Amino acid sequence: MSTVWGTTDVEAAAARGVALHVAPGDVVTPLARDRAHELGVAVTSADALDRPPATALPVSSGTTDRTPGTASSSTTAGQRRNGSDSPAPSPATPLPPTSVGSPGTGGPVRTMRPPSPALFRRGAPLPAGLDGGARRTGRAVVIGAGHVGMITGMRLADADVFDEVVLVDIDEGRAAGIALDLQHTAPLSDFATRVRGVGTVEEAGPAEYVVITAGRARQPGMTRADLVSTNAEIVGDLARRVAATSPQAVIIVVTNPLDEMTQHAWTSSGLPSSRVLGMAGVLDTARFQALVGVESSLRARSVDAIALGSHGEEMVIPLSRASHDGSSLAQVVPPAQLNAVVDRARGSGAEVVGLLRTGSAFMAPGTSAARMVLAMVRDSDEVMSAAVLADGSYGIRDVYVGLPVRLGRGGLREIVTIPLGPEELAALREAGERIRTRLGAMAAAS
Ligand SMILES: NC(=O)c1ccc[n+]([C@@H]2O[C@H](COP(=O)([O-])OP(=O)(O)OC[C@H]3O[C@@H](n4cnc5c(N)ncnc54)[C@H](O)[C@@H]3O)[C@@H](O)[C@H]2O)c1
Ligand SMILES: O=C(O)C[C@H](O)C(=O)O
Repeated sequence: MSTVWGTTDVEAAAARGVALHVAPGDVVTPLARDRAHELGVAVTSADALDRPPATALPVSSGTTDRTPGTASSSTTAGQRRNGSDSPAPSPATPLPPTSVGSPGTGGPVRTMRPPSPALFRRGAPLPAGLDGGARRTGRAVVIGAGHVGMITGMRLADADVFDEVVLVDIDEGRAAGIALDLQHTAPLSDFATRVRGVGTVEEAGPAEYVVITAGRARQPGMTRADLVSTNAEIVGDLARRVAATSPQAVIIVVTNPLDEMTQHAWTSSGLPSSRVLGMAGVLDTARFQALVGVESSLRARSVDAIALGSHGEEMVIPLSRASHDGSSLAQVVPPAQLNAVVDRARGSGAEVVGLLRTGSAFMAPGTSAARMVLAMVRDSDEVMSAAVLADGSYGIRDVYVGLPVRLGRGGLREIVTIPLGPEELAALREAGERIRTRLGAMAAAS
């Protein structure tokens, strides 16, 4: 006969400082699992697969391989790579305990704790002064505590959704200093996330989301492509180490040249393509929206648009899809002005580099990278642009390129097919081909 294990069993195990051993076929209630995670009680079973739920990311099933011409409105992301199943990922490693009382990370039982989500769901009264609504879980790691990494880390900490945000930089002092400085903003921004700064991926520990911003930024007179050899070495090494440390993680690449570095991180990591994504489209879309706002009386956020293709010359902003308040944007903003805004958005990275005179943009890029992570951790259903491995949708296959996607907790949920005009579609396909060519040159040079 199977046993049902509840929260009182978990709390008793916590009080005794032991794991909860369950037999095969036993039932551990969802509330008990939550409570086990909060109290750091390991739930062990004969097959050793029972673990606290919050560190086990669901990974979408399906395949990235699709036959052109069979497109429906969306396709499911998957774990298959180059036509064959990638090795089954090992179960997520629970986060090691952190310092006292960090909720959900296995600290000792204390009398004053943030309210348990399990108890909260059961309607238990909340201690006065404690934050009853937030549910923080897991760890996000940002590699590269430079300009972009710093802003990404700040946005992730501010969101107050992770137990811990860890900054990693080869310059360990920089990572530690920025982490401490950021932690000091906790009362100002009202977050309970712990922030840590370390020198290596391994010291950061297993994470659900890893943002790679490490690498060189361009200077005036350089193209993003000029960064390729230096950054490929850095990104390849980091991607391999991330996969070893966090086999369940979703990697979000920011380092330039973006499309090539994302594909490189995918091949180097060996992770399923659904868990290696590139950030550029969110930024390029935001730039277009912001610049339309500057050029017109429209509020930037009310402009509905999406930037696809490459993060560079082959950026495609389909004006046939751009709208405001249900009307085509071309009816609200004169087409010549709109075309000028598209060109300016495409060149915005270089425009900022020229103004800064040292380094490149970081406010909007860091915010955009965090936006992708937050869309995943919150399981938001919004459609956004990300560099993903094309699966035949839009007639593009087996190359990373900016496409409309839905993201979920486990990474890419689906590539969304939106109707494009013939020229827009051709430009998107051309972007895919140009990126493929550059990847070929990169492989030949290595
Ligand atoms: N995808 C995009 O839209 C986008 C936007 C902005 C910047 N970027 C790119 O992001 C990258 C970072 O830009 P930035 O402005 O933050 O540069 P930055 O120089 O301010 O920061 C880079 C950081 O990476 C660290 N680093 C280098 N090698 C490392 C390693 N092996 N391990 C850990 N840390 C390492 C450096 O010490 C530095 O602190 C650049 O390649 C830039 O071109 C991309
Ligand atoms: O332009 C750069 O070099 C950095 C980044 O890609 C950007 O678009 O700001």
